[in-house]
Amino acid sequence: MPNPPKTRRIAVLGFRAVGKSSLTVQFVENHFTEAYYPTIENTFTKVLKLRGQEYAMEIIDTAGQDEYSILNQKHSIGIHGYVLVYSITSRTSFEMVKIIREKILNYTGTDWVPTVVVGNKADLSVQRQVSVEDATKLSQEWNCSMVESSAKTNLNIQKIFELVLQEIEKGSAETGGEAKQTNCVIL
Ligand SMILES: Nc1nc2c(ncn2[C@@H]2O[C@H](COP(=O)(O)OP(=O)(O)OP(=O)(O)O)[C@@H](O)[C@H]2O)c(=O)[nH]1
Repeated sequence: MPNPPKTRRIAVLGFRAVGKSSLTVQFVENHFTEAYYPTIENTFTKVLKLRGQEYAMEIIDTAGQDEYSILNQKHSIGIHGYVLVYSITSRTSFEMVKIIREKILNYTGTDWVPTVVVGNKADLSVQRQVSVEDATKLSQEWNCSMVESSAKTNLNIQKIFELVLQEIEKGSAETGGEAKQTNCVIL
């Protein structure tokens, strides 16, 4: 008998216009659009099979964050894993990933959450402002995964979501069983 699907809630966070919606839509619906429509919030679902296990993924595509945005509690309570997106063409968006992670850790009162750092717009390498080395260093510091992607060319898009599921499993292995839910809020 196959295992029943595991439900996993994933939040996609990052600065404005880094491609959060584009990579989510490419993953779920397999298309890309050049047009830019700022997101308020959208939830997508997709079932992904990884190493014989089915995962029912609920993906929350959030509004672009800046340093003044307040982390919505919907983006930390009941979330199993985080996709933190920057654009390789924007140093500002890379710095924003650090601020967002800090907010998540403050909010959840933990020192680690399952995370994938994503350098999107890898097709625009002539405009690169963030090196692979800098992003790799950051992900090693955070003990999390990192990948460069392009929603436009569909480079590593499925990989992002496989990695976040693996990070969640890593977290649940540490806690010995079910995925660690980041629902412990210190007031
Ligand atoms: N060249 C290139 N353009 C991209 C890529 N991903 C997204 N874009 C473009 O970047 C712009 C912003 O993309 P969105 O997916 O709306 O970005 P977002 O992060 O969801 O934006 P907010 O909703 O404002 O936070 C759009 O014009 C996209 O077509 C990519 O991988 N390569």
